[in-house]
Amino acid sequence: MYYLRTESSFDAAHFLWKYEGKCRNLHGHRWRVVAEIKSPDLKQEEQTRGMVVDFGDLKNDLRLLCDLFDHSLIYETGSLREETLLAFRKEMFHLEEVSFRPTAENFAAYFYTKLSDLGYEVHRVEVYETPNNCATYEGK
Ligand SMILES: Nc1nc2c(c(=O)[nH]1)N=C([C@H](O)[C@H](O)COP(=O)(O)OP(=O)(O)OP(=O)(O)O)CN2
Ligand SMILES: [Zn+2]
Repeated sequence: MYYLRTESSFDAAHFLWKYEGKCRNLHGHRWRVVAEIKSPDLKQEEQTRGMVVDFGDLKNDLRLLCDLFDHSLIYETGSLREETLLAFRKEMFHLEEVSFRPTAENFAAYFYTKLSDLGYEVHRVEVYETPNNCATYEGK
């Protein structure tokens, strides 16, 4: 089995809704997303011969997925009042609503699914919320 690994990152604000502790407050992270894909074979076509996929393609796809969240405020559906959202929108802030609690675990599963949807055979995705705290998702 061959494995390829690449990474990307984004800076964003979030908070954990209904969390008791400092993380209930709006705060920021530089989220680091490390993706690993796998394949038993290598490509035979001229351009990509000897590769699982071109690192350039994998890197660009992961970057585009991360760019969606870059310099945004990530919030879970239902976690902010309409008037708060309205005020943020009036300020033209970049808001990104997610249907899950924005934890490192959920983001690891999110990027795993997004890369799988693009056709990659994903082995695992790691998401670092801080240099020391990392969650991994490897699929079911
Ligand atoms: N299992 C998880 N636990 C926590 C998550 C998470 O995604 N998965 N997230 C948070 C918060 O987002 C928080 O920002 C992380 O805080 P903390 O662990 O305290 O990290 P810091 O390095 O910022 O804390 P220091 O006080 O500087 O050590 C909470 N838990
Ligand atoms: Zn946090």
